[in-house]
Amino acid sequence: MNQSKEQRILNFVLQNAVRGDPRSVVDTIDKYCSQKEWAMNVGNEKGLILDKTVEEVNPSVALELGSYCGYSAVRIARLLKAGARLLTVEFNPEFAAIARQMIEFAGVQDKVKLLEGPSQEIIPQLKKKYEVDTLDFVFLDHWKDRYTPDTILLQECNLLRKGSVLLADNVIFPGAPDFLTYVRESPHFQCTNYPSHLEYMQVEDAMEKAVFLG
Ligand SMILES: C[C@H](C[C@H]1O[C@@H](n2cnc3c(N)ncnc32)[C@H](O)[C@@H]1O)NC(=O)c1cc(-c2ccc(F)cc2)cc(O)c1O
Ligand SMILES: [Mg+2]
Repeated sequence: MNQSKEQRILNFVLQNAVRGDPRSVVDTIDKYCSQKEWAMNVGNEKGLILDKTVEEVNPSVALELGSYCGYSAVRIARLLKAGARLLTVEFNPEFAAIARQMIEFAGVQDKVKLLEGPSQEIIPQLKKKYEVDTLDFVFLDHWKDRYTPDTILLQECNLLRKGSVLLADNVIFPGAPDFLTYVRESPHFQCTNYPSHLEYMQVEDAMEKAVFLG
């Protein structure tokens, strides 16, 4: 049974990156996906926007929706202060298994907890089962038509506090038009758009930051 693309990406990292070095894992995935096989990691151009936002927020508790191979989980975790943690949600079992190995190889497993399942089921469990009070930072990178319902669900579950920062990938391509309308028209969010490009391509894309105002 031939390997999946995601398994090939992981194998390339295991053979070419430096164990315990998150930066080398991120750079090695980018090398593979720009030279050999395209994959839907956030990539380095949008990754720099992600880095700046994480550094600005300096979250104690962060949530990622859509782990895929673990690229952005490793990218976020490497910037977290001591004691801070990232919860990352992935519902595809094969991708979750790849992401766990990627996180482990990068040496950030003490900061990252991968929760396997659909975001709409996991989000309501965060307070009781995962001991979350409120979220300081949320990276939305899962199905683009889940961004809006999950943003509403986060509010309904009282997981956002004044100043919580949402950062959404792909708001131009593949696009999340309903999410843009929702956060930009809501009096509860202050939005900023960051034009960029689709990972590893010259296609226009953007990230949207939405700060919860309470
Ligand atoms: C959705 C995926 C990312 C992952 O999200 C998990 N997922 C989903 N829904 C849920 C849930 N409800 N709960 C938990 N996990 C969940 C999934 O299994 C994938 O692993 N991301 C994308 O589809 C994506 C696609 C493109 C893209 C760009 C150009 C093209 F021509 C084609 C595709 C670019 C990107 O930058 C993406 O991010
Ligand atoms: Mg994305």
